[in-house]
Amino acid sequence: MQELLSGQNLACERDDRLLFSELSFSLSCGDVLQIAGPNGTGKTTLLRMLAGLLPDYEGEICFKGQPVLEDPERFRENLLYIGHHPGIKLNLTPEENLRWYQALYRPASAEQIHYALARVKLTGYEDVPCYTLSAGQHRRVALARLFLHPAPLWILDEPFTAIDQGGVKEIEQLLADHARQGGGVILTTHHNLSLPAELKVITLGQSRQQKESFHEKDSQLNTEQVTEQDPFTVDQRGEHD
Ligand SMILES: Nc1ncnc2c1ncn2[C@@H]1O[C@H](COP(=O)(O)OP(=O)(O)OP(=O)(O)O)[C@@H](O)[C@H]1O
Repeated sequence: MQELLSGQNLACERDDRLLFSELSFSLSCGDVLQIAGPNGTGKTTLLRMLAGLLPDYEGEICFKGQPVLEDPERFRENLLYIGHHPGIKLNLTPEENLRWYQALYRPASAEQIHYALARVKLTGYEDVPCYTLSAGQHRRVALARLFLHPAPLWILDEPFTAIDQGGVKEIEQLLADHARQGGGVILTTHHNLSLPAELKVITLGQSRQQKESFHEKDSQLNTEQVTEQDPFTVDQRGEHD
């Protein structure tokens, strides 16, 4: 399978605290990669780094073999990033939010937007202000972009937050379908993923011993091609074992 995204010897410090270092991985078409680990270990930071939103890091990130810094425009065209917060404007309706998002990337027709909102179960809510919607519905507005942006690479930070059980199952299926069709997904979640596709995992903030026992417990996980050389545990003071 063709390689979509790779990271080589990635390292990141925040406020003089080392979050991770010597982190390397390879994501191929068809892969789903979960970034796991306890709160504060750098999962969101890593995703933002991979999405090109955090320029201050060490190492190299390549998209289809080309360093993303050489052609950031090409990389952005191939990426759909949905962050930790829904990132919607509360005074706008779901339809207006999506029209605004799409105008930045790939303008969508009203029909396409209504289809996307229907897929996330927001039919009937297209034209109400988002401040009248629930937290889970806010997240659904953000996730509707998955049906509008045909990017091969999806980077999703906590996509299941506030989503009900049925919705979680549907999104899991959507991720698996995207991978089966040749896309790639990198996500963080504290949710216990149940995917028909194989899952790769990078665990941040765990000692080697902890990390190995985690993977033994989840023996279905395929960690091939994922290496966090010299893994360590970060504590609140930023020291490591
Ligand atoms: N803008 C920032 N400036 C300084 N430090 C930051 C900044 N953003 C995050 N950090 C620090 O980096 C560390 C990692 O944060 P990050 O949000 O990546 O963790 P996380 O693993 O995603 O956590 P969680 O599971 O709670 O979402 C935290 O200690 C946080 O305080």
